[in-house]
Amino acid sequence: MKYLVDSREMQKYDANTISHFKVPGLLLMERAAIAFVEELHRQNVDLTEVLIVCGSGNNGGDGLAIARLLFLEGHAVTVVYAGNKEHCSESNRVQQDILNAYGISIYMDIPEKIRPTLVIDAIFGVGLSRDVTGEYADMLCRMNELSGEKAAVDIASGISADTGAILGTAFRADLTITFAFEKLGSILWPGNEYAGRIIVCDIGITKESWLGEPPAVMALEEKDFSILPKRKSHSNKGSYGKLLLIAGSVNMAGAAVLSAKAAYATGCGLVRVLTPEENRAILQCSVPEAVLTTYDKTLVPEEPVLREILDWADAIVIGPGLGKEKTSAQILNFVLEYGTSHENKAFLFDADALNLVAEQKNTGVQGADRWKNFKNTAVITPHLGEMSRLTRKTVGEIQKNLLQTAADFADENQVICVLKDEHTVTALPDHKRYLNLSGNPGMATAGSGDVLSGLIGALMAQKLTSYQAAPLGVYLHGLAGDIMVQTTGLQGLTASDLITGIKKVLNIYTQQ
Ligand SMILES: NC(=O)C1=CN([C@@H]2O[C@H](COP(=O)(O)OP(=O)(O)OC[C@H]3O[C@@H](n4cnc5c(N)ncnc54)[C@H](O)[C@@H]3O)[C@@H](O)[C@H]2O)[C@@H](O)CC1
Ligand SMILES: Nc1ncnc2c1ncn2[C@@H]1O[C@H](COP(=O)(O)OP(=O)(O)O)[C@@H](O)[C@H]1O
Ligand SMILES: [K+]
Repeated sequence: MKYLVDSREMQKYDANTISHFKVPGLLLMERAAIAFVEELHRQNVDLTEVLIVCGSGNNGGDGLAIARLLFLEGHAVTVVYAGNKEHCSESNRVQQDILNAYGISIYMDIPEKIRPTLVIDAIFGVGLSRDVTGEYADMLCRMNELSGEKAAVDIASGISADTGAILGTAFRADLTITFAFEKLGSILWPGNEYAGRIIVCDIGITKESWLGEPPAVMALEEKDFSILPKRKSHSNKGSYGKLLLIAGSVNMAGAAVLSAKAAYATGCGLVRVLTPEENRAILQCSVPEAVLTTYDKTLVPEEPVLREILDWADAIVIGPGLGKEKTSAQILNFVLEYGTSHENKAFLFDADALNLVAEQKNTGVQGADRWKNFKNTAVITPHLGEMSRLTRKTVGEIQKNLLQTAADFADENQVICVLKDEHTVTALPDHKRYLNLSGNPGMATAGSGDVLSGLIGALMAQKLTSYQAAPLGVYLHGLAGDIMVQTTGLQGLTASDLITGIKKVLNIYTQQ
């Protein structure tokens, strides 16, 4: 598990290290500067002509210390100060004094004819608190236009460490060398487009500095696959869970096929699909392993039939390609009602199930979101459009506040909210949040969400809790894309490839 921090958390952990553990701030700054310079060497950055622009806070202090270390190594370094030298942090003042003592000039503007091989941005770090305007904005624009590689100290100046938003203007880095923990703003869009490659350096601010208050946002890593269900030699199909997939409508059989295949690829013992009769032939040809229960598209299945198949299942996924017909809505309502009194079943709502709930909620239908009353916390997997319908916020608003939107929805609805995007957020109603770091733009292709719902459903059927299955499923789904893209390329990656990818990833990580 990795932890990602926002500005408040990072500043608190800095302060805890200094005040609680008595580590001098200047020592941390020196470690940051040494780590930064060492990383430049490791990355083979061309240090022939370095320009470094420093602000008046501790990010600028880091920059001044970096300038000194590079100067002492014999590199040509031009130091520029952005801001008022007098109104600076204490450590920044000390670093200015050291530079003065070494006779290193500090300029107040970027020299006209400079052609740097490296531009280092140390104007703002996690202390950026408002929009960048005026001289600072001009300086950042000019830095972006200069020749040479661009490296940011801790985070690209102008990017909000909390949301990744561009506050006015921002430095566009090729490389960000960050300290202690990755900053959320360097990962969330659009901040990630300004960060370049991110390297995290240890400077002695560790988990100890949390003083019992860990960061709210986590990211899974390969070692977190240790909880994946393993195959036992003494077992049968009943040992690996039963998944009911309520999916597909007329002309939308593919969603059910992809979801069912993904569930089998994830190791589910038995998958039953409830779908309109028209999909029988295609499903039986495409996924012969699946058991079918079909219904007349104009008639809801009899209540005892619905009850029986729901009773049969360990986990229920409803929504992929479901359509928004009256029958679909009636089946959904039955499932929502059933869920309120069956705590031993796991539920996932996706795609049209979410659109139907949103429609009903927005037209004032009482109990449209009965998942609030489920004893076993339900999972929902909206993409941005579905989330927009559920929350009545615009896609733009949601994108600006991806983490917060998912977290608020999870809290208010007592569901696990998997808000799908480039970096999918999984927000749990116990205030934990995961930001997914696997996956690639090749996955922006029809059907990849259907694969995800089948995958998570299969993990839940195999008795991972919903709290475990949702973030782990998202991570596995992304890695399936990453493993396949190496051979398909970004354009060629399809949802069907993801199913092969799931098998490959599981083959690697469940053998260890
Ligand atoms: N002692 C510590 O706490 C450590 C801090 N470190 C560095 O210090 C950084 C954080 O330092 P600070 O908390 O001093 O904050 P920053 O150096 O990021 O920026 C704060 C300064 O910028 C000003 N400012 C903020 N937004 C502005 C805007 N839009 N326009 C103009 N001025 C603006 C503030 O008034 C303040 O003077 C980290 O990112 C990291 O690089 C590291 O040296 C490690 C140790
Ligand atoms: N640029 C991207 N980078 C990483 N993952 C992506 C990207 N675009 C989409 N995805 C992933 O692909 C899936 C798309 O889901 P969805 O939009 O529901 O697809 P569909 O409705 O076609 O099945 C989500 O899991 C999402 O996180
Ligand atoms: K910076």
